[in-house]
Amino acid sequence: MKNVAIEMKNVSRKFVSPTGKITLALRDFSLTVHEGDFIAIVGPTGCGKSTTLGMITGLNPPSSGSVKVFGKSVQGIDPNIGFVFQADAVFPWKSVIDNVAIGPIFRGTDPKIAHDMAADWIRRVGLTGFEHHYPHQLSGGMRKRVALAQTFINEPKILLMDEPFSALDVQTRALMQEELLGLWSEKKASVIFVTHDIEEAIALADRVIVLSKGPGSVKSSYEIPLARPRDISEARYSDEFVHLSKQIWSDLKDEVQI
Ligand SMILES: Nc1ncnc2c1ncn2[C@@H]1O[C@H](COP(=O)(O)OP(=O)(O)OP(=O)(O)O)[C@@H](O)[C@H]1O
Repeated sequence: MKNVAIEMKNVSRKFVSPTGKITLALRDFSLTVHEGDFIAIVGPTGCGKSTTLGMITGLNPPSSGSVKVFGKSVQGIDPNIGFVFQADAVFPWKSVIDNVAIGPIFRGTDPKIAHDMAADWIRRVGLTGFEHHYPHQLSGGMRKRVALAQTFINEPKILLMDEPFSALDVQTRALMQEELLGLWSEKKASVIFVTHDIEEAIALADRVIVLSKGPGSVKSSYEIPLARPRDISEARYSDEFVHLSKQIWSDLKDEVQI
């Protein structure tokens, strides 16, 4: 049995606005993620998906319930956790290689070694030749590759991804999904991937969690039995994939109806 990486038990999260308005973002939310699991979370807008990730990072403590990472209550930022968000988190004034090397340098690695490590990760994400370009000289997909290299170089044990590919065009997005699975399969971090796209969730994950509309709680959970390593472009057209998409959409559509 694999070890538990993330455990959220009966978590609720309330926000109070400056005018005193109370929003209950999550209610009685429980989730267990084992080492090496790839979990996708889908749910209607405002149901608490980003709030969930924020609680795992320690940026956003729960109002009640418990959040544990590798068996310990979350207290502050954990260096085992990497993030990739929708917006590019690259530094515009730094070159690609300096952006990718920043994590190891920050942790005290000799800059020469950090740059060698960065060059290797730049090769792995297919950006060799662009080491000395700046982010504004790259396409959206290339910037996302820089963000992946910048995250994977730190070898996070947990990877939290909040709609990381949603700003990309359909083709680049499909390529990035394949690349993410390739990178993930080497080290098998535990991943929580938030998306609005049901097909993206099924294509990537071992398990897809559907959240109810806010205050969010787990509405349903689907094991994804597609084989690994996964050829997403093939798997998308299988009967199994289409059947799962229909089931998950039928759950989700009740939550998004206005
Ligand atoms: N800092 C905050 N202060 C007040 N309310 C907040 C705060 N952060 C989130 N909320 C509220 O909590 C609820 C959940 O927000 P959250 O961003 O987690 O949803 P989400 O599912 O990620 O949404 P989306 O899919 O639109 O990104 C929303 O009603 C939001 O307005």
